[in-house]
Amino acid sequence: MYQLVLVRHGQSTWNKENRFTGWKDVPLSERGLDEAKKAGQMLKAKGIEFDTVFTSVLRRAIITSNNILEEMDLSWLPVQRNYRLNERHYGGLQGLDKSETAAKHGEEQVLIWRRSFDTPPPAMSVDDPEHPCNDPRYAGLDARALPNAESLKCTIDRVLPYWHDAIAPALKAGKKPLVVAHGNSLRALVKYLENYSDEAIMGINIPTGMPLLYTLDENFQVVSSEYVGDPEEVAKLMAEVAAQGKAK
Ligand SMILES: O=C(O)[C@@H](CO)OP(=O)(O)O
Repeated sequence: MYQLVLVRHGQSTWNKENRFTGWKDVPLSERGLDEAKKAGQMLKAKGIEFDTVFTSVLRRAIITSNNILEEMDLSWLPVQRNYRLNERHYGGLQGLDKSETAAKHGEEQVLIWRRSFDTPPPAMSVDDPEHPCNDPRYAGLDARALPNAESLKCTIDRVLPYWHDAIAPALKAGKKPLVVAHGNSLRALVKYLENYSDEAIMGINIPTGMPLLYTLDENFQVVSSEYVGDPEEVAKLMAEVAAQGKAK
């Protein structure tokens, strides 16, 4: 049996402001920092152990993992950061207010952009200073691999090679990994692990700062999955994420 823990970063400043975030490298809000610390405390209280860590290259995931590890006296663990765990790239929507976008384009359109399986949001221009090709952290990558916008399907295509090349081999080698990533990069992994249909994954919202504990069998089939945390709080945070696309 394998133990796998997935954590979405704590609330970011743009989550708080209800803005589409994607690859924009925003910090945690005060609440988000608190959520990260609580996640570490909950994992420690439950006796969960880690010996390796995977995060994205975005600070909201990095700072969340640092705080979880700090609370667990595990700051010394090796951490691998990879852009493949980044949030889904939100293209031309990045920075826009989700409720204002719903008021302008309709809640149904925003739901399609946020949760459909294969409809990408409008693309970001390569001339945009915010485009990843202008960001030094992606300088080592083939520019053609850098997205202008991603659907969940595109995100799965980006995330899964990292699962197969790094996370699954770590599990097979007997490691207990902590994976700290993002709402949609984790939905990509959860869809794969749980074998959710393209329709079923539309209804899945991952709460901030709530560890999701999987037990997998030797073929990586899910034996059990549970959020470590108060179920009422988990449900409240999931509903909060779902409601972000409503017009006010
Ligand atoms: O804005 C984003 O990048 C994501 C996660 O915060 O939002 P959503 O839940 O709307 O896909």
